[in-house]
Amino acid sequence: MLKAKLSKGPIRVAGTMSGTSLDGVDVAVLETDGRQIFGFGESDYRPYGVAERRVLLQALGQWDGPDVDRASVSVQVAHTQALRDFTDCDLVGFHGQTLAHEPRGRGTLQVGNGQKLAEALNVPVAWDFRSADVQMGGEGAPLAPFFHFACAKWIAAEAPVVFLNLGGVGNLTWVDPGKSAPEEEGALLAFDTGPANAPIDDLLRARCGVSYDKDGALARQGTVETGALELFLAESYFARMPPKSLDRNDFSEMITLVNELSDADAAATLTGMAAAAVVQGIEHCPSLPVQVLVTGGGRKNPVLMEMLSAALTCPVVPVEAVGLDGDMLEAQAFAFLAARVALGLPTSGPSTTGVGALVGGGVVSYPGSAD
Ligand SMILES: Nc1ncnc2c1ncn2[C@@H]1O[C@H](COP(=O)(O)OP(=O)(O)OP(=O)(O)O)[C@@H](O)[C@H]1O
Ligand SMILES: CC(=O)N[C@H]1[C@@H]2OC[C@@H](O2)[C@@H](O)[C@@H]1O[C@H](C)C(=O)O
Repeated sequence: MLKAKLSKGPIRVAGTMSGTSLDGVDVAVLETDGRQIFGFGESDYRPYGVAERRVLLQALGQWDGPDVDRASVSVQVAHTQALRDFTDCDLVGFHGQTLAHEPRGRGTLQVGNGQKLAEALNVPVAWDFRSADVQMGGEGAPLAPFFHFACAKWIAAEAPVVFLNLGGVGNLTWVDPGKSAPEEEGALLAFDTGPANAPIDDLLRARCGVSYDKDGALARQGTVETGALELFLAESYFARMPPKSLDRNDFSEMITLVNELSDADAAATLTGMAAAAVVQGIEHCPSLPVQVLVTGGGRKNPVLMEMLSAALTCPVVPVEAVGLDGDMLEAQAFAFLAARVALGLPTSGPSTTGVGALVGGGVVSYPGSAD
């Protein structure tokens, strides 16, 4: 029925994202037929409480066991609550929470059960977006690129643009809007650029007892320590050809590079590292974009944005400059991908995750179809 409805035109899909910052669940409605954006609907944010966040942090990096089970319950409860006012949608795209990501090792783990969510909401749920890609040899991330292609069409871009997501981890998508579909060769190049806000958040939490460097206020008072920055950039990850992806804590030891620095210099240096990782990433793109369109919480950090603008020769602007919503772009991406999963369309390919061929990841669970 869902497929039949989709074949006639756009449907209303509620996408969710619970990102590496572990701050909460974003929900956003997208009107789409899985190929194009027809419109953006309402959105909401359901923060994790202190205890829930502690449970998630405790489980981070684990693959199974009681901590993972507890995290899974928290994620399930939070999403059921977050989606309570969205049950009039035709479909839900449920990313879940990544606890561990090791594409060339043990795989990728997003907790939360789509079948249970479908039962609780009485709405079909597309979920488990990353496993198939990893099983076929891909990175399993990033997955927003096929949506970024649709965004580039929506904003009527005429030359290559980059969508840059500055979340806990940074990722970018270079898009050639001259191509007709994201599957087309040369349409996309995507990869994780490196750590973005996660190390800054970890530093502020450890040293100042706050969860992030609001408006870059602490970094603004400090100076980037170039020796530490150079050591960071010597990491082999930056020279590796994309596609490539990261786990939240893959660079967690970088905090030791700033151990001896004052709070302000440490914050400035970690912010400089986040910016430098992006600059390295842009060098891997097939051409210099006409604009870098920034989404995710990092776009609200003026120090990080100024560092990027100073280092890049093209304009660096928040996605709001082209009429998009930088707080909800990832949730909208999983709404878009959900529609593609329902239609059996690919959600990733060689230029976005390094997988050998186009892959349609994800499954759709329907209410009432549990074993
Ligand atoms: N005003 C601000 N000043 C500085 N930093 C900010 C501001 N607002 C948000 N941030 C940063 O953005 C982070 C949240 O970003 P976001 O919600 O995009 O992450 P996420 O979606 O969890 O991550 P990911 O995209 O890696 O999954 C916060 O943890 C904080 O570091
Ligand atoms: C494994 C995983 O959950 N990766 C996330 C994370 O957060 C940012 C970056 O690392 C990106 O690769 C991905 O999320 C976005 C939404 C993506 O898949 O496009």
